[in-house]
Amino acid sequence: MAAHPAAQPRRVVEQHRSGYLVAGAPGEAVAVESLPDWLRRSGYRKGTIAPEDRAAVGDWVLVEDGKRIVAMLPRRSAIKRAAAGEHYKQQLIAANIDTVLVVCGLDSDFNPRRIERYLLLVQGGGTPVVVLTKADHAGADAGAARTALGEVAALGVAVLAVNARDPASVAALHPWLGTGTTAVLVGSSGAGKSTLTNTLLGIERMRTAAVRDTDDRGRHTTTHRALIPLPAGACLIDTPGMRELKPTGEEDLAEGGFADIEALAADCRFRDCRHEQEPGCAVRAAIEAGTTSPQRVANYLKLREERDAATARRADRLATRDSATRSSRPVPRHPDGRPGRR
Ligand SMILES: Nc1nc2c(ncn2[C@@H]2O[C@H](COP(=O)(O)OP(=O)(O)OP(=O)(O)O)[C@@H](O)[C@H]2O)c(=O)[nH]1
Ligand SMILES: [Zn+2]
Repeated sequence: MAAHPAAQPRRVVEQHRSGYLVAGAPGEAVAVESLPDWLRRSGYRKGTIAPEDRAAVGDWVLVEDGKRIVAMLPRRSAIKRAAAGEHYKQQLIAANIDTVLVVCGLDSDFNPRRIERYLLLVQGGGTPVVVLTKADHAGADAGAARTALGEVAALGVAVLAVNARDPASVAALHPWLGTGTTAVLVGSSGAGKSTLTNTLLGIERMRTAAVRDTDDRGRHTTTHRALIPLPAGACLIDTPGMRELKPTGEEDLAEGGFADIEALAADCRFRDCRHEQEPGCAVRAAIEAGTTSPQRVANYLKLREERDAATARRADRLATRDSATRSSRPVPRHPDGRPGRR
């Protein structure tokens, strides 16, 4: 900030191909451009801006003359994913998030394995809270769902059952949506994310909807803002990228909701135990003792494989990039796929 005394801090509320919309206050949205690399002042990551280093929704940036981003401020947290495509590439979906609401319905769509997957992929993006919607549905069994998520809950992740259409019920989320906090919603299609958003927005959203019906298209776009201030005080980020998360290869299974299984695995006789047929496997012993569910372990192994594949893709990409710029320097690949881990 000292390097740009004339610039103002602004928050990115929407990202486009050509630039950004930023806000200095709730409801504000000003179109700004990002400085091309060659125009940036020295010291600002000159010429080395990786896609994941560009500003994303939720980032704080410095804006000069009210129209140009001249710097990005350090972020507290981020949700990333691997982009689809031939080459490994990371995409930053949202930044500076405090709460991740992992939404899943208490209907036939209820799936603890999918919840575990989301918990792993949003890691590093803030405090996760599992929100089970449709608690009002006939046949919804919040107790059974909580039992199914017992291992997740035991790790300290809050699990709430709500009727997403009922403001009184949704108020249970308020402790995670205080003034100054930022939340994101993840969950499969039909889980109730839009319903939850509408209920959290309450009267304000209804007013917007009314405007949208009678007004020109210019105002219409306000309803698509990716970062929305909520009456409860928090900002809610809802971007399409959030709907399809893919491992970046940097996920840590212990940090991402599998600390219990990783702790068990530490007691296996073989350090590289695959928890299949090996003797002295502590994970299988826990399954046999009934203290760990076999489905959860299977999901852990599946996600670990997916993570490792992404790690390998990432290492290949870095090696290619490296040999393109310098003489080839081998990129160390860990047997486990994770640098710094056994
Ligand atoms: N009764 C009841 N219905 C709900 C609840 N939550 C969501 N629904 C209904 O479930 C359907 C899907 O909800 P949406 O909010 O559209 O789901 P979504 O997660 O936004 O889905 P996508 O936009 O496809 O990602 C809608 O018909 C909602 O009215 C709930 O807690 N109770
Ligand atoms: Zn084992």
